[in-house]
Amino acid sequence: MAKYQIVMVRHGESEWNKLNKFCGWHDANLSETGIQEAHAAGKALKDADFKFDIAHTSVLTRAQKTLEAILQETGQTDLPIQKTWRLNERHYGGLTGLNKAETAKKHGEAQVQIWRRSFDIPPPPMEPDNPHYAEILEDPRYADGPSKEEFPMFESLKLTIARTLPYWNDTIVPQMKEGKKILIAAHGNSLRGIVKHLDQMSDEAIMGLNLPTGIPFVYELDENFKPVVSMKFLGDEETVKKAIEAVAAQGKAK
Ligand SMILES: O=C(O)[C@@H](COP(=O)(O)O)OP(=O)(O)O
Repeated sequence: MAKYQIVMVRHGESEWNKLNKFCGWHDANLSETGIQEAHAAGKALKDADFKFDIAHTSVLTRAQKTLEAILQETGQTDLPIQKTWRLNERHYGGLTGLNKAETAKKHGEAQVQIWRRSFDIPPPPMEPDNPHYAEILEDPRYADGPSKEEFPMFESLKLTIARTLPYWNDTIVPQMKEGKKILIAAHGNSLRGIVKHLDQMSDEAIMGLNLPTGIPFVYELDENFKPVVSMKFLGDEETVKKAIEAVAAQGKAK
């Protein structure tokens, strides 16, 4: 029997999703389409009568703006919001700012698939000559963490999970135990990490999972936090399928 319910959503399309660039910790804004997706996500949640007690998001604008639009639609703009770098997108290292299709042309689609979806093979590190190096490292939003030692220069999914899961276990799970209804607005890969954990997916199985932008999904969990209902999208099957396929295709050479 389900005891807990939690809703998660990947932010709406960002300007860099639109340009098909590896984004990671670069702070891209939402595109026009992304803003619309975020409002549509909010409407879908309102139509399904979802109300929340607290929301969690990353420190990146695209996730926060998505959350704002959703809460406008559900009429909960005063909801308490906790922001943490632990829900940030994975750090895409030296790939940050590169076009995914051009990178596939240069290094091959198989290599890009490894960089995008392998569990533990990280992208190359971000070097100081990367145009986004200082912008990310010196961003005042990271003044309270991660520490200098923790600050990533690249992340595989495995490394992303290593910093996201403590937040899930130490902050989100205790709130669920208190009976709080929770919404998480985050990113393709920080959420893939949580999904892998919840569904106990193998390192191979998670490689096949792509999350669409701006479509909320629901988990229902039993008293041991094992899924009774897994990743139920609030959207019609065909739309969700197409959106997932579009994300998977971003790494194809054009
Ligand atoms: O960093 C990025 O480019 C995308 C994910 O890219 P892929 O792993 O799907 O290539 O992150 P998001 O748009 O969810 O913040």
